[in-house]
Amino acid sequence: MNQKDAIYSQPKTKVNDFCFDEAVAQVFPDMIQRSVPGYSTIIDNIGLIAQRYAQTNTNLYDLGCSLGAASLAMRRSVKQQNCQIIAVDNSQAMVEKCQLHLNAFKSDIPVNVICDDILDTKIENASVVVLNFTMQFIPPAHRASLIKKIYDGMKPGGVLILSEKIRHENELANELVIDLHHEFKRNNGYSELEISQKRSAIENVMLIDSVQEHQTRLAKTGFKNFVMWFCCFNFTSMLVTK
Ligand SMILES: Nc1ncnc2c1ncn2[C@@H]1O[C@H](C[S@+](CC[C@H]([NH3+])C(=O)[O-])CC(=O)[O-])[C@@H](O)[C@H]1O
Ligand SMILES: O=C(O)C(=O)Cc1ccccc1
Repeated sequence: MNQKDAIYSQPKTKVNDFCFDEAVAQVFPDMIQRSVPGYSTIIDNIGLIAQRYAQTNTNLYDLGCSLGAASLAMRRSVKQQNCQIIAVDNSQAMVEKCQLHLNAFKSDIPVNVICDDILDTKIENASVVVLNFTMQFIPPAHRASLIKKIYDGMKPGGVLILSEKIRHENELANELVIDLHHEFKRNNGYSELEISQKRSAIENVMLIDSVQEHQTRLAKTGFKNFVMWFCCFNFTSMLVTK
């Protein structure tokens, strides 16, 4: 059963850096649903986009898969023959639960769940690559080489779906979207204490870029046809093709 996220509900003398440990993995579906505006819409539409771009005899990657929501959506939607989904996460707790989730449903499309750092994962023969709120946890110095490695491992005509929390370059607009996001969390039952302790926990480990920074990095790598296909407050999902 889905457990309620109460990780930051009690005052902490010291708020440690956020990490994807067993406690987070246990409450993750509730945490992400109540924290990310449009999460379910994004997951459903990752299925729809994958259905359009998947090519027969290729790999579909879900990088930073957590409990495998994007893999499940792709597995439900993709109709092309002989595709394989490769789901990667470096949190042992997430990978174990992801495997259980996937085992609970039947499908013709195999999903290979791997516990690995996506910076070390080989990307090859890919028609669809998903980074659904994962790049924001990758140290900024490694982001360009990760995007290049993905590009090099993709088939022409393939798609990269990149969902990220973003920073607005206009300071007032940035303050507004952060404020609206906090209101969204309050409306979903998080207290002021939970909101502020979580904010402290993520500030050193989740370093976010602006849309312009993402777009420039993707274009420099060679990706084409940048589309921001979803945006709500400071949460967005973009796609590019090779
Ligand atoms: N270097 C890394 N290598 C592998 N995994 C990593 C790395 N860094 C972080 N992760 C993993 O990336 C995931 C980010 S959550 C993704 C949600 C999911 N995509 C979803 O569609 O539900 C987003 C969020 O919680 O905001 C976590 O499971 C980390 O362990
Ligand atoms: O909760 C937040 O404030 C976020 O920015 C989203 C989030 C969701 C799950 C893990 C880390 C951050």
